[in-house]
Formats: sequence, structure tokens, C-alpha cells
Amino acid sequence: MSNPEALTFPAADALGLEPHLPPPFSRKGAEEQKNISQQQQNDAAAAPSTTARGGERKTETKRNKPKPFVTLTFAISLDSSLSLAPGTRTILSGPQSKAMTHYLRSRHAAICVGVGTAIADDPGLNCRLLSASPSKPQHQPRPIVIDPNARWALKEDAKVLQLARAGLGLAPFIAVASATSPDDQTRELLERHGGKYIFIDQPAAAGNDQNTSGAVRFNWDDVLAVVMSEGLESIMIEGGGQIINSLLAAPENELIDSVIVTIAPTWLGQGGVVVSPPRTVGADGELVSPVRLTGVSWHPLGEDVVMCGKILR
Ligand SMILES: NC(=O)C1=CN([C@@H]2O[C@H](COP(=O)(O)OP(=O)(O)OC[C@H]3O[C@@H](n4cnc5c(N)ncnc54)[C@H](O)[C@@H]3O)[C@@H](O)[C@H]2O)C=CC1
Ligand SMILES: Nc1nc(O)c(N)c(N[C@@H]2O[C@H](COP(=O)(O)O)[C@@H](O)[C@H]2O)n1
Repeated sequence: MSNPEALTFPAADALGLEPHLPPPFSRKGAEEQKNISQQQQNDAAAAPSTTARGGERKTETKRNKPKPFVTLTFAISLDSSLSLAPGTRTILSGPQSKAMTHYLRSRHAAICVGVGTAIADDPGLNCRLLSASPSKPQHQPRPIVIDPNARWALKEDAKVLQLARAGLGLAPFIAVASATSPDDQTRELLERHGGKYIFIDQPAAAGNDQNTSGAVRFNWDDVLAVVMSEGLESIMIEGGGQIINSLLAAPENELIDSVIVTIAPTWLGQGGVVVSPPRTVGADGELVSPVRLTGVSWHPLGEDVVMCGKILR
């Protein structure tokens, strides 16, 4: 099946992003990826696969756990909203910055969203960039859905599974708490498409971010260590609000290698899903900014602007 929505991203624009990206896939990695895509086209009912390649850089967390290269990337309005309301899909990126996001998808081994986004958006989470050559399938990132309580009622007609069946994307790995027992039907559906549940141990005590509901929250270094153990050496984290805010909170933000934000020239108004990490209190009890970027560059793309930077340490 051919790609019905083939996007292109100019090489000159890609060059400007290079300092903010994980290393390009190695020749061996590209070959393995090609084999994965070919196998998926031949047989959508493949056995669960844990093989994927990412950049060669291996960074470590402050707790010395191996972790992938982490890019935090999302599109936002002028009033810091990701969407008009929780549970609503809102298009912010124009065509050029949308193509940029798909270029990022072509450069990361994995792509991560929270279960709130999976339920609200029914996302494809694939790369729809035109391949450089017809004989070389486009790299597809492995979707990782953070779903501690296994809430996502995945169905056969989910966009991500339709794309996996068509050989245009990969089935998701769903990250659930170790204590969770996902239902057998969903597990079978997932595994039939080459996805699986992955289990995260030692969830942090509730209340480590803006969550006050007592819900299970993972430590990000635990999540990233499991992603790395799956052979996924780079990950772009797209959202939504709770995922981004928990990762931007100190000290979790130390785990981020690169931040790439599309800013769209629109206001979404009150009641949107807002990016705003919890404030931090300094040594003398004063309020301090929890996180700031450095080494920032700005890239106009159509009517949007894309801002790239690193977390100031
Ligand atoms: N404009 C953009 O670039 C994007 C917009 N969105 C929008 O964001 C909205 C969804 O955002 P939210 O409702 O905030 O949902 P979300 O996608 O952030 O998922 C929230 C859920 O993720 C889990 N979670 C979050 N942090 C966790 C942690 N540290 N450990 C374990 N589990 C954790 C919890 O189960 C929580 O209920 C949608 O409207 C979607 O369209 C989503 C992605 C990108
Ligand atoms: N970069 C960007 N711009 C927007 O305007 C968006 N709404 C999003 N959303 C993210 O992309 C996912 C949808 O992916 P598919 O197009 O279905 O593959 C969505 O779930 C958000 O993570 N991103």
C-alpha cells in the first residue's frame, strides 16, 4: 500500500535542526529497519518485535541508568495550549511545521504519547514523509503509549493498528505499571500487530507532579531505562499536557536532551490543555522558574516558528 499522505521536508530546513537531533541511524540500523518494514508489509500478523534502532549516542540519567536520547517536541498556541480542551484534537501546525514533525519522526527510534492523547486523538504516530528512494521504505518510529492503569481500550480499527497492518507504521508498545494485568483480548490484538505491553516497575509515590488524584505516576528514568532495554536509542515525546508537564518538572527535566517546539500564531482561549510545569521553590522559599532553555535557535516555517534549545543545567 502506498503512502496516501506523502509529506516532504526541505533538506535546507533539515540542516538547521541537525544540532538538536540524535545522531543519524547507522547503515546497519537502517538495514534492520528496512527488514522490519518489509516483514510488516508481508505479514501484519508477525510475532511481537522488540527490534528497533536509534542513534548511537547512549546517555545516562543522574541515577546512572542507560537512557535513550530524549527530544521533547510539541505544537503550542500563543497562550501555551496544546489543544482547545482535554479530549479534543486541535490542529496547530501548518503544513511546513507538520512536515518538520514527520522529519523528527523519521529521526527517532520511538515516539511517545500519554494515554490521554491516545484516547483523544486516535493518533497514527507514524512517519508520512516521502521516502528518499522507492526501494527504501521510510523509517518508522515505535509508538510508546504511557498508560499505567491499562485504560486504553485498543480496538482493531485504531489508526495506529490500521497503519501497522498496511505496513505504514509500527504497532505500539503500551507502558503499564507492573502490578497491572491488561486484558487478554487487547494483549492478543496488540501482539498480533507486532506491539506488546511493557511493564514499568517501582512507580513513584503519587504527587510527584501536578497529579493529586492518587493515580500511578512513573519516574521518567524508569520509563526511559525500559525503552532503552527494548533497543530504542532515541525517543521523541509529543505529549499531551500531563506527560509534558511531568517531564518538564525539576528534576525530571534533566533527562531531556533537546526541546523542539512549534509555536502557532493563534490563541486557543481559556480551558485548553496548557503546558505549564509546577513552579519550584528556592532555598530561601522564593519562587523560581522550574526550567529554562539555552542555546536556542528559531526557525520560521510558513506562518509558524519552530524553537529549538537545550535545558539549562
Ligand atoms: N499540540 C500538540 O503537539 C499535542 C497536543 N496533544 C493534546 O493533549 C491532550 C491530551 O493531554 P492530556 O489530557 O494531558 O493527556 P496525556 O496524553 O498527557 O495523558 C495523560 C495520562 O498519561 C499518564 N501519565 C502522565 N504522566 C505520567 C507519568 N509521569 N507517569 C505515568 N503516567 C503518566 C496518566 O495516565 C495520565 O492520565 C489532547 O487534547 C491532545 O490532542 C497531545 C500531544 C501533542
Ligand atoms: N506537531 C503537532 N502539531 C499539531 O498541530 C498537533 N495537533 C500535534 N499533535 C500530535 O500529533 C499526534 C497526531 O499524530 P498523527 O497525525 O495522527 O500521526 C497527536 O496525537 C499529538 O501527539 N502535533
